[in-house]
Amino acid sequence: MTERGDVIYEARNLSKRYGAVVALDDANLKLHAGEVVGLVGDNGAGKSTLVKCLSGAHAPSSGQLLLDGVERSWKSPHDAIQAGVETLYQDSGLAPHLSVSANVFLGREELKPGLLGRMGFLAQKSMDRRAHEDLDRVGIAVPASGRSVAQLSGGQRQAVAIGRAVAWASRVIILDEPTNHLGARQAGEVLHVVERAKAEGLGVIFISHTLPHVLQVTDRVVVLRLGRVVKDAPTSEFDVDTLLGTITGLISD
Ligand SMILES: Nc1ncnc2c1ncn2[C@@H]1O[C@H](COP(=O)(O)OP(=O)(O)OP(=O)(O)O)[C@@H](O)[C@H]1O
Repeated sequence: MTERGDVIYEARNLSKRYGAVVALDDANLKLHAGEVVGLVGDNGAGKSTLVKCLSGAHAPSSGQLLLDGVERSWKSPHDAIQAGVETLYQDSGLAPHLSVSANVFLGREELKPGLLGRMGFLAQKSMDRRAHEDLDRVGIAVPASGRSVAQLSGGQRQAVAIGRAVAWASRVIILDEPTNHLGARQAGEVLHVVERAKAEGLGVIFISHTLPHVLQVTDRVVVLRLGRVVKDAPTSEFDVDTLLGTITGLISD
């Protein structure tokens, strides 16, 4: 059983090359239970590359990933998800024509035991109820889980996507630009969900270009520049200006 403050997920000397491009260069990152780590950097700094390695979408060229101290090598994102590492990408991956609850369970639909054993059918009522409970648990009030996602506002849609990811994550949740394109109130709701995830003891990696959001919700900030981790420090050591200076290199490491 992991205690709050234990290292849950760790990247050791992680590098990723795409042909001649070194997108990630010997990066180290530690994530503790109940901690939110901000991952920031300019365009092309290597954030997405690191996220893809952490989420199982790409295999690192070298280095190690350790979940609960055990070295892991993901064969696919599904592999990482099975181990409790959920990732929410910028395009949230919701199916707009499906209902909220169908989206919460997308790819992991509950099957009712059918007469023919394996030939189950979707347990709709129980899915609706559980979707509602899961979203409620992470602080998201969606009017009706039977409503289709296309009928929700952009902010509500993002809230459902993040709620789904938080509800399913058991160890780690990686949020790539979760407040992008959201208004102030909706962004506030998303940040609130991040706080709920943290309170539940998950480790959260929060990637964003919106520095005030990073400063508001994270405990620690990791700054990437040209594929390298140039700073890893408590959030309390930064304000918007010093963080921006560190990202751009105007403030030396
Ligand atoms: N599939 C790929 N093939 C070749 N080069 C790539 C590939 N993916 C990323 N890169 C390169 O790796 C470097 C890091 O890119 P990455 O997308 O990780 O940066 P980022 O910090 O996420 O940027 P942004 O904030 O713009 O999304 C860049 O130079 C990019 O051009």
